[in-house]
Amino acid sequence: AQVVWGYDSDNGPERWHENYPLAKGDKQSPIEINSKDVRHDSSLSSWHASYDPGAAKTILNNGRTCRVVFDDTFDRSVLRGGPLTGAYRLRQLHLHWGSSDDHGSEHVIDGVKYAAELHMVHWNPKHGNFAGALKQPDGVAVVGIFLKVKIDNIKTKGKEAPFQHFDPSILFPKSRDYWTYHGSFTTPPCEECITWILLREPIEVSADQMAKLRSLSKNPENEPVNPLVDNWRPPQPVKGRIVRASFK
Ligand SMILES: N=Nc1ccc(S(N)(=O)=O)cc1
Ligand SMILES: [Zn+2]
Repeated sequence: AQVVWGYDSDNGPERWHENYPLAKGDKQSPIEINSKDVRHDSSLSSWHASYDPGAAKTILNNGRTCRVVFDDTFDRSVLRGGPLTGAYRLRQLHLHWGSSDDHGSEHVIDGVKYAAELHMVHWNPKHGNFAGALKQPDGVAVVGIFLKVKIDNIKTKGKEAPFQHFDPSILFPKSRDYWTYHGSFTTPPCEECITWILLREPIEVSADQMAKLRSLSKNPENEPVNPLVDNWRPPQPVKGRIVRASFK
């Protein structure tokens, strides 16, 4: 029987290519980014997100990540500008994280691994639907946001925000500075259809918030808890690709 892909030794990133040949492609993600190798491109404009909080639908644990799904049946929550041509529709956001705060992100910046990496996945409606967009080099745009753990985890009095009115742009850091390069899904089938927009400034989360992520289980509720941690793919070969920076 085909072993479903995952992040364990028997079904992890080193073996994905056995069932998903694209995983050994020339434009795979994530990658290591070294500031000395990136090229500032002054022609890169700023990106803009206009998200409708009413588009947020559900949050789910699919055993591999925690995902929030949005209504993408029309141009309701869109990302435009930056390296993109046209408006890309927000479809879902999810995260990758580690078993401890010193690792968990997929992209690695100047040798730094962050505790987690949040991906906001958008697709280009000129390709009809998401499945069609996966087959196009300009089909998908993912905004990657790094998460670092606030050292002093002094808990501030948190307000309970109603979930259904969730505007994901609250997750954006102050700075719009970003790196961009062409790559792939970081999970099988690893299609090479993604324009990556990686925000330079990480956002801060508390130790409690990280603990909540690490408390998710890979297993359904009637099975023993199997902590959902370390759901990240290691960096892949850059193979001569240029990473551009929107900032000097
Ligand atoms: N719909 N499937 C996927 C969407 C985004 C990613 S990622 N991790 O590259 O943003 C992977 C799979
Ligand atoms: Zn992801």
